[in-house]
Amino acid sequence: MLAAPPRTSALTAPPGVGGASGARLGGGGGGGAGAGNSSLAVGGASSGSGSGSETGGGIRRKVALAPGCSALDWAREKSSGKPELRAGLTSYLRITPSELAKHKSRQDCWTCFNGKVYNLSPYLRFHPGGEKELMRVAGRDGTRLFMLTHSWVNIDAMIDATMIGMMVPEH
Ligand code: HEM
Repeated sequence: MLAAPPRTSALTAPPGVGGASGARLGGGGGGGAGAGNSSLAVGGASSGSGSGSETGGGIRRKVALAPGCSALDWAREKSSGKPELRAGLTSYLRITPSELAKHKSRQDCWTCFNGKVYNLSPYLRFHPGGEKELMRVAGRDGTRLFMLTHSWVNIDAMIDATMIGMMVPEH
C-alpha cells in the first residue's frame, strides 16, 4: 500500500530521452522550465510545476491545442492536398542552408529534418508540444532537437505532405 507506484513512463521512454529533453528544452514551451533537468528521468517525480503537462509526466510539456487542431484534424488536413501544405510549390527544391535561413517566420517557416526540407507553417498549430517549441527550428536544421525531444515520433508519417525539397551544400 505504501510502496511507490511503478514509474512506467521511465520504463517505456526510449533510452536517453528523459535527461536530454529536460536539459535541452528547459524554459521552452511555457512549461515548468527545466526544473530538475538532467537529474529527472522522463515521468519521474511529479514535483515540478506540472503546468502545461497533460500527461502526468514531470517534464513533459504538451500544450492544450485549439479546437480543430487535434492529431485527427491534422491527419485530415495533410491528406487534403491543399497547395499551401507545400507552400504552393509543385516540384521539389534544392535548398541551401542560407536559403533555408530566410524562411523563419510563422507564416513562412521552413526546417530540415534528416536532409529533407519541410514547410512547417501549416503544422504549427497542430504540434502537441506547441508552436513556440516548433519555432525553435525555424529556418534551420531541426534534426538534433527533434531527436532529443521525441525520437519515437515518425517525422515522415506526420509531415510528409509538407515536404518541399532536399538540403544541398552552399554553392
Ligand atoms: C515537425 C516536426 C515535429 C513533429 C511531427 C512533432 C510531433 C510531436 C508529437 C506527435 C508530439 C506528442 C508526443 C507524444 O505524445 O509522445 C510532440 C510533442 C512535443 N514536441 Fe514535437 N514534433 C516536431 C518537432 C518538434 C521540435 C523540433 C521540438 C523542439 C524544438 C519539439 C518539441 C516537442 C515537445 C516539447 C513536446 C511535448 C513534450 C512531450 O510530449 O514529450 N517538437 N511533438
